[in-house]
Amino acid sequence: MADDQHDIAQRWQRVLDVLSVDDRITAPLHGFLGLVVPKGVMGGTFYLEVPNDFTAGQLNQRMRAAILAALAATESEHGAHTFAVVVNPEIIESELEPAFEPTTVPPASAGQPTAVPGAYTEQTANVVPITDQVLPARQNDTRLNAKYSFDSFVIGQSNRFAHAAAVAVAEAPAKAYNPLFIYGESGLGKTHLLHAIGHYAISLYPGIRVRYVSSEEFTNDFINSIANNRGAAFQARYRDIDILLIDDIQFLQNKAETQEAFFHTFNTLHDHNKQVVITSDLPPKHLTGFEDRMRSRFEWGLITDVQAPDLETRIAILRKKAQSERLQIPDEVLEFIASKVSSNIRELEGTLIRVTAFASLNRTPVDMALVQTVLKDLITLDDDNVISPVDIINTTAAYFKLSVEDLYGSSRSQAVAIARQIAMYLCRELTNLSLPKIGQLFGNRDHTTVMYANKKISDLMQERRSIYNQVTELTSRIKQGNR
Ligand SMILES: Nc1ncnc2c1ncn2[C@@H]1O[C@H](COP(=O)(O)OP(=O)(O)OP(=O)(O)O)[C@@H](O)[C@H]1O
Repeated sequence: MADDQHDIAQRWQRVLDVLSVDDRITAPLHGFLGLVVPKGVMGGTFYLEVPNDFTAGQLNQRMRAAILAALAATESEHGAHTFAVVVNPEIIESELEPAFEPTTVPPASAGQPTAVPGAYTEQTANVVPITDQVLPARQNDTRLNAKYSFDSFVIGQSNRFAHAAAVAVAEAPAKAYNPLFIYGESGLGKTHLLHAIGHYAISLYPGIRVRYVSSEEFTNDFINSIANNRGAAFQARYRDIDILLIDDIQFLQNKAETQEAFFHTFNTLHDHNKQVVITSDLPPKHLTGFEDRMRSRFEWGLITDVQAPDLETRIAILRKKAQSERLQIPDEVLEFIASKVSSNIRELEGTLIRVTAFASLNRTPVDMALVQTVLKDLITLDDDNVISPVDIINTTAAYFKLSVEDLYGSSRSQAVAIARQIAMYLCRELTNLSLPKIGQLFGNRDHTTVMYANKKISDLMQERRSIYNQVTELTSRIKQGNR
């Protein structure tokens, strides 16, 4: 099966190579091709998975002739002569990363920073040759989000040390600090740093095995492995790696058996000189519900925190975000937003999305008058006024005249699905809950479903006035109810 997947990836790559020199495929169309995950060939049909209907439409309509021609050119008479597109909104982003090249592992010294000459020599020797068997699993298993890189991370007083430690760990895994423990309140960039370590390490040491996991996923994975008698596969997944990035460790509080599994994983990795990076909302010594031996291990390496960013850093974060989304926003507007939303970067980004959505719906430039109108509706709460997901779900259900069960349930009717996605979006923006936790709340859905809902609603807010209005109206009702 693994061989098949590798073979399929290579066959699809040959099709892409032909398409890359086809004049009919313009730059935006190449963008859509980048969203395709090739799944397999059956009965002469190449099955392709894409994340949404729009991309499916682009493939089926605008690119059909070119793709068929490319298939004819690359797949001989026994291969695929046609293709079928399947929409799967839950494609995870790491699946969409460029195909991993099995032959690109360079000599240990090539392309490495001089600060860490040959740091990965023996380890890379251990992981190569990269066999076909491990390749597809590896490619999907890093679970890294392309958005969260060091390039997109703004350094300020509040996170300078954590950033420097993260870079050092990526440059010299298991040599600088092991474990690296990063703590801080919600929405201050811990997850971003974890992913950035993964990306940077992979760019420095092609072939290095990185795995990002939230503690909730680790727990679920552990429980499933027991239920399905697949303990060996679980161990392999978490121990045959070079860097383990584990997010929100506080979630393991009071889960004795999962902690035990993590304890062994940690020891194995540490003993074999593999890097572990951990994030948490509290420093090790304040983490209750953990055994002392666990807490003391967290203190073996380096402990660093991330704090709430100061005004300058908040402005810089907004500026970077605006640049990466190619938005033209005057400095005074960025400064105004940064002065109004101070504690949480996720909420800061959410506010920018709303401002640009409002401008794009009204086809007006973003200026001070506009930003004041938009922010008027966004009452900011004191730190003591914490919004609970129950408030969000109840208010959303009432607003759409649905029952709470509808939002938790599995109905796929358009109206219920959108209401559910809006509720997920608001849970993400207005609470401290992680993606897996929100997924759990909504009838045990996967965290990728929440990620998808989040992206879909932020996109729809720019395109459909009704959605923008609903999200704005709901936010103010939820916040009013909390005052
Ligand atoms: N310094 C920064 N520069 C640019 N973007 C940032 C920075 N810090 C945080 N962000 C952005 O803010 C959002 C929230 O950050 P992130 O998810 O990493 O927070 P977190 O500390 O892991 O929160 P939680 O504990 O809730 O998981 C992300 O979109 C992230 O990209």
